[in-house]
Amino acid sequence: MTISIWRYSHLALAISSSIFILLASLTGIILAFEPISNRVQKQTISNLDEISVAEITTTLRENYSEIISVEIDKNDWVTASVIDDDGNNQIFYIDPLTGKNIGTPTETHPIFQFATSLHRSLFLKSIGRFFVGLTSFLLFLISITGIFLIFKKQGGFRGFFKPIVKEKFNPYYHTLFGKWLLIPIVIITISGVYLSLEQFSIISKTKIVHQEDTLFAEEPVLPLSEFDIFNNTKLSDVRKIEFPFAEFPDSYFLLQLKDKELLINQFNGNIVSEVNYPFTAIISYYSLIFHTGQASIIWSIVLLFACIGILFFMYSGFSIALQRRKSRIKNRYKKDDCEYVILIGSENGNTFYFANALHSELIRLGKKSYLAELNSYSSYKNMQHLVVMTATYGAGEAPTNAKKFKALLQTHQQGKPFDYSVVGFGSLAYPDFCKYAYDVDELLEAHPNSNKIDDVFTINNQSLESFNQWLLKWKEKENLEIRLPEAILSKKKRKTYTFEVIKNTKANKQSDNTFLIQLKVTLGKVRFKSGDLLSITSDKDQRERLYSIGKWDRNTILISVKLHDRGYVSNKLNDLTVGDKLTCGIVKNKDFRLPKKAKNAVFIATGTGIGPYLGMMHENNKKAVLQLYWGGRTKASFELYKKEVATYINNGNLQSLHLALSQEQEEKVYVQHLLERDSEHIAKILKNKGVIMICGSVVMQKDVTDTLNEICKKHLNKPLSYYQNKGTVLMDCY
Ligand SMILES: Cc1cc2nc3c(=O)[nH]c(=O)nc-3n(C[C@H](O)[C@H](O)[C@H](O)COP(=O)(O)O)c2cc1C
Repeated sequence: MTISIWRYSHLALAISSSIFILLASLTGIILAFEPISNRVQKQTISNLDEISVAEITTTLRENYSEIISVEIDKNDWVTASVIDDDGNNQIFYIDPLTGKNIGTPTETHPIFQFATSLHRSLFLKSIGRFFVGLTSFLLFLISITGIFLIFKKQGGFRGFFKPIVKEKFNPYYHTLFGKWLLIPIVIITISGVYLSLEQFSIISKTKIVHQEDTLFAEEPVLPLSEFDIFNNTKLSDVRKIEFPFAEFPDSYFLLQLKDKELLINQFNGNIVSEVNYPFTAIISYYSLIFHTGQASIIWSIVLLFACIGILFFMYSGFSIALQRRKSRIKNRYKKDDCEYVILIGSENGNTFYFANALHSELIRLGKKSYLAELNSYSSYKNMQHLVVMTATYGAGEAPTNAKKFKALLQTHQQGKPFDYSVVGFGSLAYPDFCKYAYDVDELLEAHPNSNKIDDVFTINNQSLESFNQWLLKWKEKENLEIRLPEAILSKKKRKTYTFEVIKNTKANKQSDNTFLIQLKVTLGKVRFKSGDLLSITSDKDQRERLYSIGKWDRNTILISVKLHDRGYVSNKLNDLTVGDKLTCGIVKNKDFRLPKKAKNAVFIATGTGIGPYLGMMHENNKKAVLQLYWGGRTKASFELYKKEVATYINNGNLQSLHLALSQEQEEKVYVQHLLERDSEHIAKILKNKGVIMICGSVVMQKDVTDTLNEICKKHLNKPLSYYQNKGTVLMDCY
């Protein structure tokens, strides 16, 4: 699989530095607690912004006979070093307002000492320090390559600020947390590198040299409280005050501030010398503060999250890479010997899974099949059937391993005519659903030797069910006894329960060949909610069919089924009578449940998509405001649900019903037209944290999401994906 330079560098850097990053993050997590715990056990009882140097020096002079220095550390704790009456040097924390001794500095807790040594040098002295500095630099590079990957994924620089569409757990949170933690991680790494360079004297620690005045003024003698510089300087700006060691005119106060250092005449408070710290000293100071989280409890918490985040990035990053590795291609036959050629366009490897399934199934049937990426398109001497399976990325663009396909198609000729079909893998959350698959289809259509055997078949969110539907269509056209490979089927074995039929309305009583079945679990306990799926596996082809559940009560399920002429399972269900038994599984579908807190919800469905909503309306005891938009062909199509829905309207479980009956008037009306009509109302619901749920056919889903996207952009200035990510637009389409 082609790996872009950014991805390759991102992964290579991560692998090469993983152990060190792991150690640095683990110890970083421990060390983040040091400033937090320091801040919690407060040693400063006064606000340093409100106390001047004049006040503290005067107070100390009143309380102690000899003072050496006062230091304010990064936790804002004030320590005084004094000589007591017995001539002993004492160091203790003071309350800067009263000068009173409020505690003795204690040793750092051993766990922090241990973590600090491991974090700084891995207990390996200089060598360790070198590796730690290098790791910090590598982590910085990983973050930078990560930024480019996000740009690439989100379709450019501006995309960085756009919401990320929810995909699988690892890629989604890797990107999301990457965005959030990018700045803290860059700060940690740059400051870490700086501190290391300083350690190795690559950046020198600058010494401050004062140009002292040679004329020492001893007059007039002013009290400390009248020194201008002392009065104008607050303790919050001070790092250290050194008191003069003797009452000589060439002995000064040394005042170290955050940005400069001053020598102050001890008699009159005149500034004898003032030196701004060089830039490197300021950077050094802030590097330490930013790297260690001292000085701010909020920043220490951010650092803590950044370290935990790094651990998560390691886990999720490596699992994404492993997932991609699974997409390696193994071919048994040479490309020119194969009659079947499967070409793949994939960014994250999921499409490989499906392509491999088809490839192995063809091989099992004794066919010569060749698997390749679109970017390795070439001439295939014996190709008779071409299948292109491709995802779409960016704004409807080709995935990385398919970018060269267009050019290659012009370069490599196929000697013999060939049939082709294109399967598009995409997500309806994107406005350009499967666009690249359509582009490939167009390119192939223009090919002189090609023969298109079917329209592009699109698969939303890697739906196995849809893939199977395509497989069934394709195998008929190709006249092959193909079936879903064992590898896919065995993955799906699930726990089953026995249900008893307690009601079946039968399809022949309804114009659209749809029917409702109520099933009650007979043995054991099974938990389910409206919106979950009932799984029925056909004893004929071992394929699983899924039906959206409407929950009737703790043990009873309602499903709405469309009878397909040649549908084995739907016919079997239609034939069931009250008392018959059926074995089914339950598939939790947490992404399609009415949130408990929802006060407002709009249900959108066509045909049997109403199934889960019947349960949700039935259970609406808290009387949330529910509105149903349903699409069908005629009035008769709604007959099956009419009585039930009327009950909900009467008892207040449903507030309004909007029917789009396409064939009841000259001009076709579909659900999306009703949504367009009520666009302001729909936007208001979304704005007020209401929920929109869509259930039914994929075709309807596409039209409805297009319309909702327009509504969101027009009335809320946000794309629909924003609400999908917030979990207020939920879909379950098939
Ligand atoms: C950043 C990003 C952009 C995407 N853009 C589109 C798109 O424009 N149109 C679309 O139909 N699907 C889009 N998708 C969905 C993917 O095409 C879909 O998830 C596909 O199954 C992924 O296959 P792969 O893992 O083989 O790359 C996008 C997914 C991501 C993560």
